[in-house]
Amino acid sequence: MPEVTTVILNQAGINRALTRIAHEILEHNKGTEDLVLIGIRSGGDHLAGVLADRIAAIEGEKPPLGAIDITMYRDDLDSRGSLPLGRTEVPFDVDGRKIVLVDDVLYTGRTIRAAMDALIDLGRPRNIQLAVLIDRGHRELPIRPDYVGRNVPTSREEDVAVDFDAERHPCEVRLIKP
Ligand SMILES: O=P(O)(O)OC[C@H]1O[C@H](OP(=O)(O)OP(=O)(O)O)[C@H](O)[C@@H]1O
Ligand SMILES: O=c1cc[nH]c(=O)[nH]1
Repeated sequence: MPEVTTVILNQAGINRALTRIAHEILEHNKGTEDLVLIGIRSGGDHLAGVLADRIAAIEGEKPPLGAIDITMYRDDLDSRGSLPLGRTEVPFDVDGRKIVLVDDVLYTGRTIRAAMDALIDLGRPRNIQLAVLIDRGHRELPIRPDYVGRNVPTSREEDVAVDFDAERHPCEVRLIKP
């Protein structure tokens, strides 16, 4: 049977969700003081950039932006063999900062666990919050997002793909049924 792909969020829907999340982040943190955004490669880093621009448009101040690669912190390195390494770029001190960790899809939560370990190795943030465009459920760790674009109930057999355009803006979210 060929797989079936359904568009579950188009560009307009993604934009509305990201604008709402930007407002929620500002409301929860009472502005941008000590706020930083860190995206998880790959996908979360592009989303963090869009969110930072959205926050700047609303508040007049752009929070510092970083990106982390979680490869060396994965719990399945032994079984995965060699994996391509991405770059971690956090060009500021994380001590005492309010970090919004950003990713495109939240599934088992294992990527977020790895990202938190990577962050803690950089310093002692005041807190770590989590923003995701899609929460597809099936958590295997006690991790929950603070900001969610869309909750998408899925089966484990399905896949969720977030597509980005040439400017690295998210343009479509697809549910793929096998
Ligand atoms: O909650 P989890 O079960 O860890 O799954 C979520 C992660 O899976 C996807 O990344 P993927 O591993 O496909 O890497 P990519 O972002 O580089 O494509 C997605 O972008 C999240 O980062
Ligand atoms: O550490 C990790 C990260 C993502 N997926 C896993 O299975 N483990």
